Amino acid sequence: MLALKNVSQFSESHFNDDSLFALIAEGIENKGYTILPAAFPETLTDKLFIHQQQMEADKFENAGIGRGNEYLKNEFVRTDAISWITGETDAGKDWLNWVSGLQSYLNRRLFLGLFSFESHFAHYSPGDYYKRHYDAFKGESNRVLSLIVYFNSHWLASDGGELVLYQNQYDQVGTKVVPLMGTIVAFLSEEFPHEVLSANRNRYSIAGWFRVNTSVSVRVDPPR
Ligand SMILES: O=C(O)CCC(=O)C(=O)O
Ligand SMILES: [Fe+2]
Repeated sequence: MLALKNVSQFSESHFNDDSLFALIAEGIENKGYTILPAAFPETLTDKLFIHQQQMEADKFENAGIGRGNEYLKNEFVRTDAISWITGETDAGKDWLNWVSGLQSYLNRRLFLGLFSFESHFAHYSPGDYYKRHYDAFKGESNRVLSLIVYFNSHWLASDGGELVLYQNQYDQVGTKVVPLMGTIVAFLSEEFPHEVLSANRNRYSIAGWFRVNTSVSVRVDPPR
């Protein structure tokens, strides 16, 4: 991480939360997505990394597509293991606090009407993948913004495991994101198909989604 910070203009020392939130907002406003290497606050990165490493294997459940009644294990689409973040742990609380700051900022700046947030730790073992998909479908979901942070130090190009973010349904090339420690990715959930390529080492991350409140969809949700 130190080596990376030396070559990055986004090291934590250069901005506080608000300037980081501003960068995220700017990308979303201009392009619909933002990719910021080594941007996530360092103390929080360390805390979440340590927490994820310490979680016992039995806290993980096999990842499924959808939740509740729709909860299905589908190895054809994804093979990672996930653990939902409930805010019961210190690290989880700190993460949700940071997210809540981002949520207020985005609602103030972009009037996105973000209402709630759900997220999970994800662990892709060597060979795991998540095939090309959308996080939300137009008119079918209230997920509006996807947010991902990575916790992998010293990731090499030869390790694979990139997130590939496609511009639209026709894009077959995409933009590859290396899942390096502290990298933040956010994108409009309905706009960008994406996939996770298989890696040859363990790959750790948090993925989360902001939702709008569909029960009051006739008015703009108040910022929280
Ligand atoms: O881990 C990533 O890079 C993306 C994960 C993802 O697309 C998802 O969980 O929906
Ligand atoms: Fe996704």
